Amino acid sequence: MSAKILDGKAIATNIRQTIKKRVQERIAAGLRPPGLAVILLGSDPASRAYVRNKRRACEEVGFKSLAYDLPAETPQSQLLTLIDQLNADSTVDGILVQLPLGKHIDPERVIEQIHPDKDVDGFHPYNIGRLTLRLPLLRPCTPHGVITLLKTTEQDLKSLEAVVVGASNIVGRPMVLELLLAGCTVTVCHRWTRDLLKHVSEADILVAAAGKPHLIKGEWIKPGATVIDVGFTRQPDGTLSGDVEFEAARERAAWITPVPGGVGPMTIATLLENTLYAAEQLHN
Ligand SMILES: Nc1nc2c(c(=O)[nH]1)N[C@@H](CN(C=O)c1ccc(C(=O)N[C@@H](CCC(=O)O)C(=O)O)cc1)CN2
Repeated sequence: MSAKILDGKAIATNIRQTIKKRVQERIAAGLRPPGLAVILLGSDPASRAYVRNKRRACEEVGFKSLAYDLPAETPQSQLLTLIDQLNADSTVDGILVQLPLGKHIDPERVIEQIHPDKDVDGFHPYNIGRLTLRLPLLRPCTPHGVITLLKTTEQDLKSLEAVVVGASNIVGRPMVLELLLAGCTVTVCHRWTRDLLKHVSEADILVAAAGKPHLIKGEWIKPGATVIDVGFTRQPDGTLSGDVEFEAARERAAWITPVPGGVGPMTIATLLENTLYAAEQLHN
């Protein structure tokens, strides 16, 4: 068997086109465009590239894009003041602080300063709490983007065994909540998990989000599984590696995401969806 490819790039392009049309309709109706403020501290090349892509995506769909590029050593107090100003700005629907931040900044404190209605990353404890209680509003972009990808396979997700590898606040933990909401039986594996192979080999849906290149061996994959690779480690030769041995896994899986071109583009498409949702449902 050779798995079908879950083409995140193509699916994300369709989502972006739909959002662009919706923005045009808003403008024609005399409404303002959704506004997204993206804050970047420092000059880490990967963060700069992600932020550049987010701003480009915003402009392409017709959102108002507000860019704040601050020095790496910006004090936390100054960052919190900027967030307060953006919280009070009625043309701003979404506020995003690119992670990771420098060691002198407490990311949890920064995230909590963002008004939950403008937390388009979906990381605020209020939004995570709502997702936990089956009352989602703004949902973390990568995990929700994965659910959008899974829905395109037209499988009934209910009762499937889902295994999430990695328990980060950005991906693993909210991914567990999303899969639970979708009706899966969910197992989460992390650095203290004793028998990773055992859990992975039982997964109907595997979400690999450990950030460890090729941690998941192709022969571990259950035949017919859906394999979602959230890993993207830049190798010294400039190529990107996922957490899964792609070629070997592809021989066993029914569906698989490539790296790049799988989950990554869905993260940005979902950010746009969240910003439009905030403008239409939370700030009208
Ligand atoms: N505030 C946030 N910070 C971070 C998040 C986040 O969701 N919110 N997630 C990651 C990085 N990230 C978005 O910020 C992100 C990572 C990767 C991609 C992506 O499109 N990847 C491409 C490959 C791109 C490349 O060549 O490097 C792909 O997989 O096809 C988008 C967004 C950490 N920080």
